[in-house]
Amino acid sequence: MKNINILDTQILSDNWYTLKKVSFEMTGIDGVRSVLDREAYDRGNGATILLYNKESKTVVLTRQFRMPTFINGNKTGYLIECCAGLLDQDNAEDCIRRETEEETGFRIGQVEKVFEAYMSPGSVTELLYFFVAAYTHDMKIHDGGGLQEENEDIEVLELPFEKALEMVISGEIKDGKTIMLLQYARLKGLML
Ligand SMILES: Nc1nc2c(ncn2[C@@H]2O[C@H](COP(=O)(O)OP(=O)(O)O[C@H]3O[C@H](CO)[C@@H](O)[C@H](O)[C@@H]3O)[C@@H](O)[C@H]2O)c(=O)[nH]1
Ligand SMILES: [Mg+2]
Repeated sequence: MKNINILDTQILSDNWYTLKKVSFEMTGIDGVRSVLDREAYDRGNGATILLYNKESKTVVLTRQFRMPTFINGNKTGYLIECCAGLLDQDNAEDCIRRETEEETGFRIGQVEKVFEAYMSPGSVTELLYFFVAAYTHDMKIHDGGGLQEENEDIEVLELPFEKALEMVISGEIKDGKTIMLLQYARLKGLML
């Protein structure tokens, strides 16, 4: 008998993304077999990137309105984040190049995948692919800001790396993926 046996998947909401209720049978750590229901919000997978410049010791981040944070304690609703986007049909590397160009205006060269992570595994299916890439000002081809047709309204920020790390401690940066990439950059000495 398989440990996990999916019995039924119900779509509770299929509006912008999909909320599913999955009924399944599983054997717990104690050896007892039971039937459980769990909800899972499926918005596909995503990719994110830290753009960094060793010479100027700066990083490129974005600032945008995030409604879910506004209804959960974030007074302005704006969040400072690494550039990121959903995968659509393309692979993670193509996705992050496209998103970087749309959101920040930088047409980057080589990107390096550094790790992947489930960001909210109790409720969201998404697997996020993490990248870093060097940037220089001659890679800037437009202002960035995101796609008009998707109502993206993104401000591009270039900050000293040390300042960004301080902003994690002060609470001005509160986005998980961004904190992970800034700490990765520090751990690996990307700016040295
Ligand atoms: N109309 C409408 N638009 C929506 C809705 N939910 C999201 N959108 C819009 O859909 C677009 C998706 O933009 P992307 O750049 O592809 O994705 P993202 O929201 O930046 O996602 C990235 O960050 C997330 C949060 O950290 C990550 O979860 C995700 O993996 C990815 O990295 C955004 O403009 C967003 O406002 C909705 O319910 N209705
Ligand atoms: Mg985005």
